[in-house]
Order: sequence, then C-alpha cells, then structure tokens
Amino acid sequence: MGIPTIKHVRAFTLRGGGADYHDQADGHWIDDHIATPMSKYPEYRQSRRTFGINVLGTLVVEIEASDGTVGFAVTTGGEPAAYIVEKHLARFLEGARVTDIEKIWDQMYQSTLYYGRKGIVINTISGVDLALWDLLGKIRQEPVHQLLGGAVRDELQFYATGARPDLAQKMGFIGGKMPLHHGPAEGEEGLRKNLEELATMRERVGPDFWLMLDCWMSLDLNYATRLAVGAHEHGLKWIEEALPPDDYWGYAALRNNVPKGMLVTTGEHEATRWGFRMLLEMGCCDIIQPDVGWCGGITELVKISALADAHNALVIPHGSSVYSYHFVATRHNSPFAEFLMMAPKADEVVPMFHPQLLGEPVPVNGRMRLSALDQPGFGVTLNPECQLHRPYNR
Ligand SMILES: C[C@H](O)[C@H](O)[C@@H](O)[C@@H](O)C(=O)O
Ligand SMILES: [Mg+2]
Repeated sequence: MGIPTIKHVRAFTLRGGGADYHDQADGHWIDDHIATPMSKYPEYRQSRRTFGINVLGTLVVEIEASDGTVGFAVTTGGEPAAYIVEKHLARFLEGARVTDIEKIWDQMYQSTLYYGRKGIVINTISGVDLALWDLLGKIRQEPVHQLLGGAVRDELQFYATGARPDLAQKMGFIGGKMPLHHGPAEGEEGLRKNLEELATMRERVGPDFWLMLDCWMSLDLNYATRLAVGAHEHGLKWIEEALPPDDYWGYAALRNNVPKGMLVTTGEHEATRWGFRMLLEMGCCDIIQPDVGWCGGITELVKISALADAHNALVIPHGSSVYSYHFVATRHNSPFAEFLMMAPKADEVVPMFHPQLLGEPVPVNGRMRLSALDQPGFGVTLNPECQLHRPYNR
C-alpha cells in the first residue's frame, strides 16, 4: 500500500472562544481592562474586544487523504485565513503525499513571501501545518509527540495564566501569570495600581510561588524598566511581552535594565525562525514564547526550538492547547508549559480551546501525564455542535 495522497483541503470559520480564545462574552477576566498598545485611547481601554482583538475568529483547516483519513487543526485566522487556504495554499497540498510536510511548508512560505512573513499569513500556514501533522499521526496511528522523536518526560507541568494566581496555586499549578491592567497612559497612579495588585497577590500566595506579569505589548522601555524595578521586591519571576514585537532594540535594553534574576520573556506575536533569530541574537529575552498556531506550526517550531537551544534559551510556547502540549513533551528546553484559564473568573480548569475540541486534555493538579496525549495525531476531534462555515467553497 503506497503513501496516501491529499485529496481535499477545506477551510472553515468558527466564532465563540476556541482557538480565538479572546472571543469571549462580557464579564470574562481576559477582557477586563487589560493594558494594550490601544490603551492610550480611553475609549478602547476597558475592553480589548472594542478595538477588535477577536475580529478574526477561528480558522479550521481540514485535510482529507486518499485513504479517507481526515486530519484537522484550529488556529486564529477566521475568514481572511480561509481565503488564503482555499485560494492560495490548497494548490501545494492537493495531490501531494501526506508525508510531504517539509516541502509543503516551504512552498507555502516561499509562495506567500511577497505578502506574508508574519501575522495572519503565518497563522494560516501554521493551521495547515498542524492539520498535516494531525493527519499523518492519524494515518500512522501515532500521537504527534511520537512522530517528533518521542517524549523526554512522562509528565508536563504547567503555570496558569489568568486573573487569579492564588486560586491557580491551590489547583496545583507551578506559577501564576497575571495580565497587566494599566499602561503608561494611566500615569503614576496606574503604575502604583499595577504594583499594588502584584503585592496583594504575593501576600496571598506566599514567597515561593511563581508570579509573572503579562504586559501584552503595551509599554515603553522606561515604564517597563520602572515596573520591573518596582516589582522586584514582590518577587516577580518574569516580565512578559512588555514592548511591541518589532522593538528588538528595546527588549535588548530592557533585559539589561531589569533587576538581576528577573527574566524577560516574549515571542507570542513573533513568527518563523528568522523572527526568533532576531530575538535570540540580539539578546532580547531569556525565554521565547512562540505560539505554535501563529509562528509557523510544528514544522517551524522544531527549527525555532533548536535555534533557542543553541542560545541556552527556554522555549515555553504561548498556550495553544494540545498543539503545544505535544511539542513541549518532546523538548529538553521546554521544561514546563502554559495553561490559559478560560473560565470567566479563572476559578476552574476548563479545556483551553473549549468548546471546539472534543477529547482536549486539561492539567490535573497542574500536571498532565503523557498518557493523556497518547491518541493518534493531536488526539482531539472537532465538536460537531460547532457551526462550521466554509466561506470560499471550491
Ligand atoms: C493574558 C494576556 O493578556 C493574553 O490574553 C494572553 O493570551 C497571552 O499574552 C498569554 O501569554 O497567555
Ligand atoms: Mg503573553
């Protein structure tokens, strides 16, 4: 029996949580006065949805092989991503062998270089790449971590991102990352509030539990430096994505400015091995945080991770559900992972891409046994109750 070929590629869109996890209803911690580059405009300060953080929605890529096996993946991208899949990328998949993952990635990247390189195009390529790995795993009846060379640990450990690190501590997570609520436009009072929130949380969790601040690209170098210096007495473990992604020079300066022992992290909005080469060679951060659904997929993250390893940098992927769990399990320089608390009050563990993926595992007591990831491919199926829409039917 020869290697199956790819017969059909289909791109769908979905709304309401899932891979576009910022697409939430009112009252969710993830949309409660979080500092962003748009916070300088008061009308866009309270809710990130008001400026469009959830405008794209989810892209679902489905790939059907000649033997009838279907692989799929979800990522952030919505209708523009569906257009790119159907009108541009599908031509490199249909007719190719299911094992041609490396060649397909190169053709998708090189053919979109004139309008891609980062952002939505690399999100789209990532979604296609994840679906290809899911398909190959389902054809070979192996989990993706096994296709990648096998796990280096029997259990994953997680820190939790959300408004309640104190509750995350009780749930067994190894740390808690809080969103930063006030940016430079809110002046000294905002900076004071940021530090008071951190101090309060440190009081609740005691001296040893990791506490981190996620600044979501919202600061300038001086503010980030002052925040880091003020946060040091409260044992801040790392300051995340303090500056805009393209300010490599600012990150390199911030890394020199922060108090000794505090880590600088970034990368969730960076893409491809070339973007991460800039972060690493310019000494921008101690930990890179690529999102496997946004940086180029598994095929690209393997390259990024090897580059980081040569620089002694940890690779702690931005939370992306099973797609990062299977990867982290196989990398020595990924000793822990992120879990995004998607419950509106961050007070219970729910699947990160809820409600889109059936069979999506969650950490138990802040950990996940490798056995939770032993199903073929990424081990999940699409929830049939989700209303798929195929905007560019072929
Ligand atoms: C909590 C942050 O503001 C973002 O919403 C989050 O998605 C991302 O930055 C993260 O690191 O989890
Ligand atoms: Mg972040």
